[in-house]
Amino acid sequence: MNAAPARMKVADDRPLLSVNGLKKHFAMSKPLLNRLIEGGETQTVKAVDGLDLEIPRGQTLSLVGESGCGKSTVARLIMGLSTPSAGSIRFDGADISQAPAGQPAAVRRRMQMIFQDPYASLNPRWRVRDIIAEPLRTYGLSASREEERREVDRLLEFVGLNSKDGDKFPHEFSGGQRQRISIARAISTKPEFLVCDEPTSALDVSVQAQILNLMRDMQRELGLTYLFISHDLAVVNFMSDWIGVMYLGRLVEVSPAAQLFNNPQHPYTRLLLDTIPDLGMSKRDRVPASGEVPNPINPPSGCHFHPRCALANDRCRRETPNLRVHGNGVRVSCHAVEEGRGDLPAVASAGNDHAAQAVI
Ligand SMILES: Nc1ncnc2c1ncn2[C@@H]1O[C@H](COP(=O)(O)OP(=O)(O)OP(=O)(O)O)[C@@H](O)[C@H]1O
Repeated sequence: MNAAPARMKVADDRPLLSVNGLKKHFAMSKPLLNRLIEGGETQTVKAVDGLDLEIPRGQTLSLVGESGCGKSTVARLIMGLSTPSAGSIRFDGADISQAPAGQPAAVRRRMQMIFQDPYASLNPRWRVRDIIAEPLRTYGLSASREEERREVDRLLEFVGLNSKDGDKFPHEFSGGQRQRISIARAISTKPEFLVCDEPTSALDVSVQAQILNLMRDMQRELGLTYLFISHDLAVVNFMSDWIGVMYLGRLVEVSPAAQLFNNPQHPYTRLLLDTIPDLGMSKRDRVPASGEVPNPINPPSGCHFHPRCALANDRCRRETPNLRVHGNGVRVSCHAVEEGRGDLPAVASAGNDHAAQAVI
């Protein structure tokens, strides 16, 4: 696979989606032992803790980061499946952060989601034709049953299936075919924006490539804008124009994709890139940070990444860094980078190799 191709030109240069100061805090009951030691009944998980990002029309922004950093929570907030604790989400200029969750509003028709597990997201008792037609019915998009039938046939063929497949049930298909059905359903309302949460991670590698190619072709043909979520940096490299790196509910780096792979800035981004398979041991030895993701209930002070960071000093332990413009469209939240002490020559020189390794 090659890196993401040039996108088609769009007339409107305002971002389709913009998120400002987005937070989602979950209150959870404390285990008995913690109640006895610390007092209090509840503790807070700051799943998303002040997120700012924009996605230009017709482009893809991917969120990456280790498990539990808040990627899926961001996706759910944007889709209105969960209400933010604070902050705003604007879609095509309109604030949608307080729209009632799960209700079909005009703007919701324009935003759809593709999930990781195509089997769980398809009703096993429904024929594929009804699964794909349901959003058309919800939004009253077909004038008659005949028109609906023609549209479902068209969608099935568009995603690489046969119109006869509409009469079958989900269990009669392979994983890749089921994901094609999910995609047909997602695009049935003619959305402009798709949130894709790990859409290929449950699929075999060969099938993954087919689905990613379909998604990229769809983007070009339909002018779609994507928020893409994946653990797999090779997949992210293939799909993205922009990449946002999350750590414990915050963005630590947002960058054009090629820039991120060739010249990663934040120490955590460099650590993530080092996880790309097949890097030689000599480069692994140069990793500037290590260790596990801390407990999100009690995150480290200052920069959340400081306990794992070779560049951390007192300021990093004390003061939360802000996402600052670093040049070339790159924004980084790191005191060391800001103070010009972020250079680790051995790691920086490994950047080009990372980009090469990430192409699958
Ligand atoms: N409904 C909830 N109640 C309490 N905590 C939650 C809830 N949903 C998510 N969390 C917590 O919020 C944090 C972020 O979770 P989230 O699923 O968004 O992370 P993620 O980056 O998508 O992880 P993964 O890659 O494993 O899906 C985690 O600590 C998770 O346990």
